[in-house]
Amino acid sequence: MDTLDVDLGQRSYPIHIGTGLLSRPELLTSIGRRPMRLVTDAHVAEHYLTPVRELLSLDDEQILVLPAGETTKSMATVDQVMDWLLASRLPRDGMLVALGGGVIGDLVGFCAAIYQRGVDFVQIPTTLLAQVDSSVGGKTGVNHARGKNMIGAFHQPRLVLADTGTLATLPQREKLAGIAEVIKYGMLGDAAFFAWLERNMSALLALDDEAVRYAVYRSCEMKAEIVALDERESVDGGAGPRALLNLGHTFAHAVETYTHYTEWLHGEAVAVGLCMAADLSARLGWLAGRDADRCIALVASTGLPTRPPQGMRVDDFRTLMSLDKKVASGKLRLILLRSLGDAVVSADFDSQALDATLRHFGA
Ligand SMILES: NC(=O)c1ccc[n+]([C@@H]2O[C@H](COP(=O)([O-])OP(=O)(O)OC[C@H]3O[C@@H](n4cnc5c(N)ncnc54)[C@H](O)[C@@H]3O)[C@@H](O)[C@H]2O)c1
Ligand SMILES: O=C(O)C(=O)C[C@@H](O)[C@H](O)[C@H](O)COP(=O)(O)O
Ligand SMILES: [Zn+2]
Repeated sequence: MDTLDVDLGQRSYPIHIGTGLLSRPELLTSIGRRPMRLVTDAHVAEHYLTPVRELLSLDDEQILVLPAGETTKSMATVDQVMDWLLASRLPRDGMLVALGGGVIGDLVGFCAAIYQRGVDFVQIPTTLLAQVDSSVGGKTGVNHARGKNMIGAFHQPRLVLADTGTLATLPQREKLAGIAEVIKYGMLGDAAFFAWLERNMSALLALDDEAVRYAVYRSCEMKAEIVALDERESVDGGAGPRALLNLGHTFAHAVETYTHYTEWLHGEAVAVGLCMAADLSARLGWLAGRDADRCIALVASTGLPTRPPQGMRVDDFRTLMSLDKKVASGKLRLILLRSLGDAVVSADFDSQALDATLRHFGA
């Protein structure tokens, strides 16, 4: 097992990564014995509720199983969870546990942030995407019909337990969705990791133990470092280190909102967003054309999409991108690449180049 720390002073917490962690109760001793409630989804419950119920010594009344899928990440579900927590009288010194992918992690984290003005929570991520990204860093929240992740709060977990053995049951499409965020880390901050991904993608796709462990570890290491520098994406007025984790996401969120959070997985939309960000960076003359090609080729080599949904028009992108949370003083800010492994937040790009990218990818 590997352990990384997210260094946030009093709010610091460990990320445990390895196989067989769901049967190691000693990893949870730091959170103490206290009233607990666990929230998961129906797919995850089928595979992992039994071991986790045993791990945490939970009764049925302490467990809520929600429908799986992105539409569960909504204010309607928050209301349902609040009602359940109040009815079951979880006290303020209690603890919520999120068992599942990013949908459950973001939703439960947000519920923990607002229930009685904040209770502790633990992340037990079971998708690749959640293990490399969403379970770490404390961005929690839900979607709104008008925009992705538009309602939320920063609320750090007390502990992350990433059992990479759970990935064995992950459907192929979900595995690929997680790989998109892994590619993001290489593109934004580590050219050597990007090259490692080029060499080891088939091992990663085959869920080779060593490859998965390294990909999860390196992704969490990069995210933990960035979060420690800029916990609330507030450094430099939102143009600091944490914004870099949004590489490709302005395009991705437009795709997800356009498709009403039903057809496209977050990771699939991120894959397209990464390709669009690479294309734009090359059009601006910042990223070498051959490196933009490498980014798009790596995404394509996995089977992830490299183009937006059919019928999504340039104007759909423009309208939805203008709602992005990184817009400041009415100006769109994008994460772009100066070179492979070197991302920058910029509002200072030629808008004609963005138009050309949108025309190249849009309908
Ligand atoms: N907070 C953050 O920093 C952050 C970062 C990245 C993404 N996100 C959010 O994460 C969400 C996407 O998360 P996701 O990709 O994990 O999707 P998800 O939570 O919907 O999980 C994907 C699917 O896999 C199933 N599943 C989960 N674990 C499984 C397992 N081990 N075996 C079999 N099936 C399993 C789930 O039931 C679901 O059907 C999006 O809402 C995105 O916005 C948040
Ligand atoms: O942790 C972050 O910071 C990220 O931006 C990680 C992203 O992968 C993730 O999709 C996040 O939820 C996006 O946040 P948002 O602030 O753009 O809604
Ligand atoms: Zn993301």
